[in-house]
Amino acid sequence: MSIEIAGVSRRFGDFVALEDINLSVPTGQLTALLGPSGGGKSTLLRIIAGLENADSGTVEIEGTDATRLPARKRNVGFVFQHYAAFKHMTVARNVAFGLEIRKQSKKQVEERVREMLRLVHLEQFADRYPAQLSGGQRQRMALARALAIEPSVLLLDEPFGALDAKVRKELRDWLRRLHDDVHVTTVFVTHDQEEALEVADQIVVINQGRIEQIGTPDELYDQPASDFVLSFLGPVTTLGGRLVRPHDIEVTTAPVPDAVPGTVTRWTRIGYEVRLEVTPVAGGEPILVQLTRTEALHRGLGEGIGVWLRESSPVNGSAAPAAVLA
Ligand SMILES: Nc1ncnc2c1ncn2[C@@H]1O[C@H](COP(=O)(O)OP(=O)(O)OP(=O)(O)O)[C@@H](O)[C@H]1O
Repeated sequence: MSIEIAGVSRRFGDFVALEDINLSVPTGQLTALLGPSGGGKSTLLRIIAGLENADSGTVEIEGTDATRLPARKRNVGFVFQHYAAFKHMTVARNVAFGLEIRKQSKKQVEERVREMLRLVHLEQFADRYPAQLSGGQRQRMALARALAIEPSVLLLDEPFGALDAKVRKELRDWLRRLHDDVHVTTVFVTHDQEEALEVADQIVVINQGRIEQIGTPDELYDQPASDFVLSFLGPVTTLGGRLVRPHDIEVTTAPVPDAVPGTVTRWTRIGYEVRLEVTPVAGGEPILVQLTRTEALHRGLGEGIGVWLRESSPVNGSAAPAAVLA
């Protein structure tokens, strides 16, 4: 394990930001700290980096007790949401900064900078100034600078948080590919479940200063440990008193055993997807259902149509068995 966190707690006055956190971060993997705002993700990352102290507990990095080591002695690379570049220095000099203060030869520094800029696809921008880069390019420069010192761990705090959705998505794919190339143990903070599910090897769900669940994206999605994890990983709705995912609901237009009868009261199409609101015959909150447009048309669904809903069995996934299709 690259990072071992044991019994870490942190208070700010009376407020408990982290309580008894125990976590192992595997070497060479990409681990996401995922959770709602204020849950304690950044505080935990800052404690790993040495930018914040824990009130109790220990942090081990690469087998060394780092609990009392200052940040500069931990050999970690750090990238924040709003990266503070040196505005008066070129991109190349920004990347070189951490190497120069480590007293490497000029030639070594130049070679390493070139290698890093190649890695983040910014070779042609070496002589520009940060203000002449786009937001996404600036974050890539920040990553190059963090990686230049060959850190044992790379810590990223919402590194793409300030960028627009399209650039975020591009950088997310790019980060995954970069990680597959360099395999540096990486911990990144995000409140975006899609980002975590898409990029991470391991996800740690943090809420109100505690770990709710640790697992692979598949484990979390398929076996959420709590209603909180289930609802944090995507939309949910209540069917027959249980929380379920709207796309795990089977819709039929003829009665089936154990199904909840209702009427389609709203139909919204978003691209290939159709979202239905079904008001139960027995009353209560509308139930949300997601299905593909093809499925919805095939079943003749539309506003005002009577339907029966039940949770699709995990074996069948969201596909209803042919026998119950109307
Ligand atoms: N220096 C501080 N002094 C007082 N309270 C703090 C301090 N730093 C963090 N907190 C509080 O601790 C809690 C956890 O903050 P933290 O930044 O770790 O959350 P987060 O999960 O990273 O949230 P976000 O996604 O909004 O950044 C918050 O309620 C925050 O207000």
